[in-house]
This record gives sequence, C-alpha cells and structure tokens, in this order.
Amino acid sequence: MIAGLDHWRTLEARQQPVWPDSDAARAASEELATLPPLVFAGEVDQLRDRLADAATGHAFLLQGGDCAETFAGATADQIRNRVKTVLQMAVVLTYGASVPVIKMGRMAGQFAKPRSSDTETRGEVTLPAYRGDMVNGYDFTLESRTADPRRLVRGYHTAASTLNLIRAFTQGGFADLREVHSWNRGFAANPANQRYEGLARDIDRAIKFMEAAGADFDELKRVEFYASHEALLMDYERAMTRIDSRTGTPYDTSAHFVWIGERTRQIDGAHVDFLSRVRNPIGVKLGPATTPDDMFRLVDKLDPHREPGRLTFVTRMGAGTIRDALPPLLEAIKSEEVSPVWVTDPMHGNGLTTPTGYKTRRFDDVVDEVKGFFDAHRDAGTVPGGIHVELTGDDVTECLGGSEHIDEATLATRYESLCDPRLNHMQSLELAFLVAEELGSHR
Ligand SMILES: O=C[C@H](O)[C@H](O)COP(=O)(O)O
Ligand SMILES: C=C(OP(=O)(O)O)C(=O)O
Ligand SMILES: [Mn+2]
Repeated sequence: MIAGLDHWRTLEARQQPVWPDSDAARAASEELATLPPLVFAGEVDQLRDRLADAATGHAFLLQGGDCAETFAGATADQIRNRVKTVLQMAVVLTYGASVPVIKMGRMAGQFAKPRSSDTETRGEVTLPAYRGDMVNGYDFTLESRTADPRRLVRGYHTAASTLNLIRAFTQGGFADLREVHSWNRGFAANPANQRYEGLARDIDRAIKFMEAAGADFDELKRVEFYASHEALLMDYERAMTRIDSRTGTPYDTSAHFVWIGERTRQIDGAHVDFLSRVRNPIGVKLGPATTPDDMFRLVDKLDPHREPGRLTFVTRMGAGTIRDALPPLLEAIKSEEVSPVWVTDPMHGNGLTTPTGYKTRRFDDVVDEVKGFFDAHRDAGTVPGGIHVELTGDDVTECLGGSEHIDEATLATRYESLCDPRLNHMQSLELAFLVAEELGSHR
C-alpha cells in the first residue's frame, strides 16, 4: 500500500455504486490493478506542460465527447466520427486562436455518471438510476439496473480498445491537416452554413500559403490526442493508479487528464483527497454557487505547489448566470500567485426538459455561455483557456437549434444519448466557427 493513496477510504465518497457483492467488487479492483496502464506517465507530463501553455494563453484546450460513453458505442465508426469532429473543430480553433489547440476526448473511460437521484421511476416501477455502463445497464429491469463490478473490468478493456483506435487514427495519417480542412470546406459549402464560408476561405488561404512557403505537411499528419474522463468511481481510479518507475510518484493511468465533477468536489471528500495525491493534471467543475473561498481551498488542496498546468477549473454556470457568477472568482484569483487553466463547459448549466420528457439544451444558450465566458475574462484581464463540450460525431437530434434548426418535434427522431444531450456533428462545427470568431476578437 502506498502512503496516503488510500486515505480517501476514511472519507465520504459521494455518488458511488452500491455493489451488492463486495467480494466481487474487491476481485474486480484487484484484477484491474494487475492490468497494464492505459496511458504512460511521460504522456501525462507532456499534457501538463501543454496545459501550462493554455493557462497563459499560449495554447487553447478543446475537450469533447459523450456525456456517457457506452460499451455498445465503442465501434470503429462512432470513435472515428468523434475523433474526426474534434480534429475538424481543432483546425478552426487553431486558426481563430493563432495558438496550438490541445485536443482531448471525453473518451476511453467516460463510463460512469453521477446522478441527481439514486432511483428512476417509470409508471409504477422504481429501480436504481442508470450510472453509466461501468456500473449498470440502461435497460429498465432490476437485473440490468443492479450494479455489477465485472463492468469495471469490461470498462477497462473497452477503454483500451477505444484508445488503441484513437492512437491509430491520430498517428496513422487520418489526422492530415489538409484532409481535415477539406472536410471543413464541405461543412462551410452547405447553404445552411453560409455564414462561415468567409472564415473557411481564410483558413484555405492560410493553408495554401503554408504550402507555398514549403511547410512540411508530413509533419502535420500526426497529432497529439489526450484521453480524459470524470474520475468518479473510486474502485476504478484507485486500481488504475500506479507508481511511475522514472520518478517514484503515483499517476492515475486510467487517462491523461481526469476531473472532479460538480457533485463530488467537497473539500473534505474522497475524490478531492485522492486526486490531490496523483501527478496527473486535474480538472474541477465549478458550478454557479462556487465562492472564492471554495475555489481557494481547492487550489490549496489540489495544487499546493502552484505547478503550471496542474489545475484546470471548468466553469459550468449557465448562460443566464455566468456573467454574475464568474467575475467574482476571476477578480479574487487575480491577486494570488496561481494561474489555473480556465475552461468553459457551456453544457451543464443549460439543461432543460421538454414537455415530452427529453433532456435537451438550446444551442443558443451554449453559445451565449461561451460568449459570457470570453466577456468575463476580457473584463478581468484573465485568460480563457479552453472549451469543454458534450458532443458526438453522429447526426443525432439531442440539442435544440443550430443551423439545422432542430426543434422539439425533431428531438425524437435520433435521440440516442443515455444521459445528457450532445451537440451533433454539425452543431459542434458551428460552435467551433463561432468560438474561433470570439478568439479572433479576444486576442
Ligand atoms: O452528466 C451529468 C450528470 O450525470 C447529469 O447531468 C445528471 O443528470 P440527472 O439529473 O438526469 O441525474
Ligand atoms: C456530470 C457532468 O458534469 P458536472 O459535474 O459539471 O455536472 C458531466 O460532465 O457529464
Ligand atoms: Mn453530462
């Protein structure tokens, strides 16, 4: 046992499944602890350096993927479409920001969900809530909704095969800049996206200029792509934590970057304690009720040495709230010797449920929160360091609006998410073009 790494066991860990068979849960954790790490500590260090650049405005983070990945959704097509969407967005953002874009998936481990309620009721029947494929099944039967720790091991293997394909796509030629740009040209050529044609043309010209100037496009066929998820299930994250042979320090090798959710960021809770002890760059979600005092306590606990790139704050305030809730945090932090990466999650403060029962979000609210985020940073003189979105590369109908004008009646046609509504491929690209415009005007 490694000193301190198990201290969380004495603290309250919220949002954990109740495993009916504790022996089976222990066996699953023990098995996980024998399996190879999913990421290498050297890659994690590299990401920390990249995030240090995002904190000072010399890079910009794009973090995106499903709310809840599923085992069934870990297919070649779906993984490719998500990677493709992130790559396409990244090219547009790179142009807008004129700095490198750090590409990160909510992928290869985003299998566990915190829930508002422990149970779900349909008609006369009440069952445990769905908590993600690494905990239980979505089917509404007692058998499926009962937490099964063997799912932890299946989650590991699904993460491994997802990451394997991500590495193949991003290292094997699929990420070629000219190819990715040609996909974006297709997007902008759609009459619905006429508004973005000008920016697409500017990028086109920039690439032609690079070509003429002799840029080595072979060098631009490979991109760094990082994996991230919410570190929610203590049984998984603890078992995946290993001592790095180079430095003798612990790394959570389940992903390059892990974050603590809004519901589990209690300063004296298990998640904050455990993640304070691993070397990975760590995110914390901050909702609209966060006070400067909450924020400073998190900084002191998670980043006591004020290490560049160590800490990312992901604000998820809501479009109607961000302009009031974010400025006091930014003003307070300015006076301190600490510069976290500030990232906007414009999704989780903007949920609504339609009369027909669909969880959805309005594209316009998402855009408005992003604008409020940039405005707040501009006013405070702090650095907007990135964007965190729930998205898919597929043509789903889960969020309202966008250039395809998805309305409430359309939601039912392809609503596939098992948890929160995601931007579809077109909405994601549209958001990237809008954020690129903001970045262009911010810098
Ligand atoms: O992804 C986020 C949370 O799990 C989700 O918003 C909670 O949703 P619920 O209120 O349906 O439990
Ligand atoms: C649960 C999530 O977010 P939050 O913790 O901000 O509610 C999420 O990112 O899916
Ligand atoms: Mn979510």
